Amino acid sequence: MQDQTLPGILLSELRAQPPLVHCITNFVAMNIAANVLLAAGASPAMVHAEEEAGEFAAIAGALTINIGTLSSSWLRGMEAAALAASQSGKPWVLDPVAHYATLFRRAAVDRLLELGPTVIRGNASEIIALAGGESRGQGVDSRDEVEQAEESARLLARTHGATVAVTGVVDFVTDGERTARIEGGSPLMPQVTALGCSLTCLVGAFTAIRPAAPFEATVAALATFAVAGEMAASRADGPGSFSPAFLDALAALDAPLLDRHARVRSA
Ligand SMILES: Nc1ncnc2c1ncn2[C@@H]1O[C@H](COP(=O)(O)OP(=O)(O)O)[C@@H](O)[C@H]1O
Ligand SMILES: Cc1ncsc1CCOP(=O)(O)O
Ligand SMILES: [Mg+2]
Repeated sequence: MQDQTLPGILLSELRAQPPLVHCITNFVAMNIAANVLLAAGASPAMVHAEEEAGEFAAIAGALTINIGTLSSSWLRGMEAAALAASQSGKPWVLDPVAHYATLFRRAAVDRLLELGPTVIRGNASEIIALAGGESRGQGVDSRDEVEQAEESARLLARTHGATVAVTGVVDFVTDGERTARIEGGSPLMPQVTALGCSLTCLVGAFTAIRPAAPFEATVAALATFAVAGEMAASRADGPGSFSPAFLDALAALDAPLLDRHARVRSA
């Protein structure tokens, strides 16, 4: 029998003790991200009002913040939640959706970065721009390759003391020193909206399981997504049928399946 690997161990622990994950995500992602977390075995709560986001962050196992459909009031809720998470020692994950597109988004992300995210997860164009590089991103979609974002990811990780995940054909994760590449998934994934946002929420769920090991937790979340994506693609005819097949594959995934199919290369 094959030895259990960390992704499998973390998935088992998540299923045994479902973490409460506080997600401040966008209008597009709310439904699919909540379903992704439920299928994986976590307990999602989409709570963004500025009146309660700080209070809620303090009781959740982890927080995720995504600026996809931002407003001033939501930003105040995000800042209160990030502050509460930091003060209560909870991990939090930042998804800087299309932050390069407008001044408002750029300023919002600058403020959120000052609050010390535990993990930053974005596509290649977002990570390149976040490190000050020239990105070719178009709205929420990446037009750059993961390989082009690797140095930016390392720089960001070192500057902010965070784990940084760049997703795409082959995902890349770094904490500034260690790196990992995760293969798998499907070209159908970027054709379904808000799957990246959902992955950010799943990273939150895994960091709640291992708050002291965000690099390992992030790799486990990405490996889980990659294996479920590959399984779903083998059954789907296109993006429409991929979506439900992905939720089914995620729910059917267990530690032995994950250990057998995950393709993680560490360096
Ligand atoms: N061409 C691809 N082949 C395989 N997996 C992909 C591909 N493009 C994206 N993914 C996967 O889709 C998920 C979302 O990533 P991505 O599309 O980069 O995020 P975003 O939706 O934020 O732009 C990740 O799990 C990533 O590995
Ligand atoms: C289409 C869209 N518009 C604003 S947020 C959003 C969803 C983006 O989702 P993802 O980053 O996962 O592709
Ligand atoms: Mg995205």
